[in-house]
Amino acid sequence: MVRFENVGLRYGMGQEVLRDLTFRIEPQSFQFLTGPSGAGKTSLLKLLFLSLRPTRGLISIFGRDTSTLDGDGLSALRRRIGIVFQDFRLLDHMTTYENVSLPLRIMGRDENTYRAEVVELLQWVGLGHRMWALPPVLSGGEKQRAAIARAVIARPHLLLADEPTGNVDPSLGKRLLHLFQELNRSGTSIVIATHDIALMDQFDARRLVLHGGRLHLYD
Ligand SMILES: Nc1ncnc2c1ncn2[C@@H]1O[C@H](COP(=O)(O)OP(=O)(O)OP(=O)(O)O)[C@@H](O)[C@H]1O
Repeated sequence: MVRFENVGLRYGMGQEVLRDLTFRIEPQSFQFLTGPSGAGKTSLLKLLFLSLRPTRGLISIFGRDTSTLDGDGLSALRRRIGIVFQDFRLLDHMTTYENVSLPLRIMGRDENTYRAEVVELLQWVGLGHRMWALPPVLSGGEKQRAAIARAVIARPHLLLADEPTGNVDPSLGKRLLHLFQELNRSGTSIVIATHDIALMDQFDARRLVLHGGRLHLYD
């Protein structure tokens, strides 16, 4: 589903921050991506989301060599990927409900077909009472839950999450992990970048560990 072959990434003229990455992400798999601060976790997620191009090597996603794709091709692949950014990236002029509905609207679905689904998910992540609030008045943890709900609402083929439990208490972190596991059981491949050892210890999943620009795999 995702294949990296000898991928390298450098920013500008600097040293390579990612070196010789060769690995696969299988359909319906679950993996944690971890490593010290600055090891390149966010950079790797950006390569997976196709918002950064590698400096060298091959990246194939959903069977397509990404180096050959034009803008429309990249957008089409991206629509099959859900992402939770570390800084959330909610749209400030839209309510929580509208932010979470956005992927379904972009897919052209009629609101009557998804309203109940969005409300149910918002209630499940504990945002039922914040549905009509705008992001600027949400707390960090509320924004994070809204960003997670938006990333999972369209049941993407691949879900990428950058520190998705960084702003929530441990019991909510556990619930969110269950949400990711449920999504995984229904067919989504999951990559969660995290420093949170307690979170990783709750679930025996594959670990991708970045260190010194290189990736070590623990299956
Ligand atoms: N836009 C950029 N321009 C130049 N260097 C960058 C850029 N983004 C990241 N870097 C550098 O690339 C390296 C990897 O950064 P990255 O944010 O991917 O690490 P990380 O593992 O996600 O860190 P953290 O856990 O602290 O979020 C760091 O040395 C960082 O300074």
